[in-house]
Amino acid sequence: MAVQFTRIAVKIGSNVLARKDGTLDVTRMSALVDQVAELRRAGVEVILISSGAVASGRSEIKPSKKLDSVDQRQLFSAVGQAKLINRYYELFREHGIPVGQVLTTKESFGTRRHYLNQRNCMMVMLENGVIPIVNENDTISVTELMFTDNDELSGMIASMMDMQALIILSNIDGIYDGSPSAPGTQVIREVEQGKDLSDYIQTEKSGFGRGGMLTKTTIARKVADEGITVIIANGKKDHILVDLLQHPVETVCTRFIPAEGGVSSVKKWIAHSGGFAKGELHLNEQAVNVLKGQKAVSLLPVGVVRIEGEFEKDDIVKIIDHRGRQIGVGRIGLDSAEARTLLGRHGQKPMVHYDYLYLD
Ligand SMILES: Nc1ncnc2c1ncn2[C@@H]1O[C@H](COP(=O)(O)OP(=O)(O)O)[C@@H](O)[C@H]1O
Ligand SMILES: N[C@@H](CCC(=O)OP(=O)(O)O)C(=O)O
Repeated sequence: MAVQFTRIAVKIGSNVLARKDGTLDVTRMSALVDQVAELRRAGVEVILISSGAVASGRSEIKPSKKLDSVDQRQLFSAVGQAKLINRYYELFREHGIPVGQVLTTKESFGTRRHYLNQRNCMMVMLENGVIPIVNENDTISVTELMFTDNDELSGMIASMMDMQALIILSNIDGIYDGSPSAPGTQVIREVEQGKDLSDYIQTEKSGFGRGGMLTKTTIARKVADEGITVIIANGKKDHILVDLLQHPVETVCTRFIPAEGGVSSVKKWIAHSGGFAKGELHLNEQAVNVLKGQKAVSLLPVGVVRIEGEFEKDDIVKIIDHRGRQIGVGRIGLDSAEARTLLGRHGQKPMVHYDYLYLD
């Protein structure tokens, strides 16, 4: 079988795996596993990011008293994740393919050391023919430190593992150019770089999902800007995964065109680290214009007018423009005390070196 990619991350959304009544759709799961196995036989390396823990636990447990949303998530996911991974294990075993569970939290992407540790774990799994099945560790993730949803997690994994493509499977054929249920609306087949889709996205979410189409779009854009093709497609359609790779033109989906050239691995990490920023660098207009220009430049103290927060050398900081909007993130080359002494000064070493600067 001739396929378009040989290294892919596949995100399977809650809605793909849950039936209308919230129970786990094992038939759908089995069909997806068969396709992943087929791709593996064709030489494609696959990482799965699978939701469905909460959905599958919900149908197993009837709590004796009313639980708040955190308790519910912790209880259902603890039970549901065990059930989910057990199903995957059994289904892949029929194909002779070993799988491994990777449960992670947003904090585990916070430092470069943790990030590389996770990366190494999945590298060694792939090298040994094991398919990583990743999910958020919902039992210990608390609200403020959670991924927006598994779309965000899948973007971070695809980026961290240098995948060629991220396929986000949901319960819809792609992004529609209006409300998906309105007559005459169509799936947007290709999204070029820089195209704004916010007018098309409705805030409604499907039954069991967490983030909705807006997070999918934001993540897809960011990941495509790193040189990775992102595809949003309908995981409930038979043979969808194989079709996407074998018949990319004919198969209905939304495809985000990747930036050419890609970016370095450190930059990819920085790009997804905004949530861990310890401080802010506020720039003057001239510095903003220089950074946004065609040439790759480092951020010098002369363009920084104000510093917020306390940080150490090598921490992540937000880059804020002269209008107060965040325009990127970077890894700072000095601590906040030293940085404050250099504010606005000419002829100093960069605060953020170009290699560690990521602009939105
Ligand atoms: N323009 C749009 N095109 C497609 N889907 C949209 C659009 N706007 C909102 N949606 C909604 O986004 C839902 C998919 O997101 P989500 O509920 O998070 O799914 P998942 O659980 O697969 O991540 C769709 O079922 C649809 O209701
Ligand atoms: N970690 C959760 C997934 C929650 C979630 O964000 O799901 P999705 O809407 O599919 O992105 C679970 O397994 O239930």
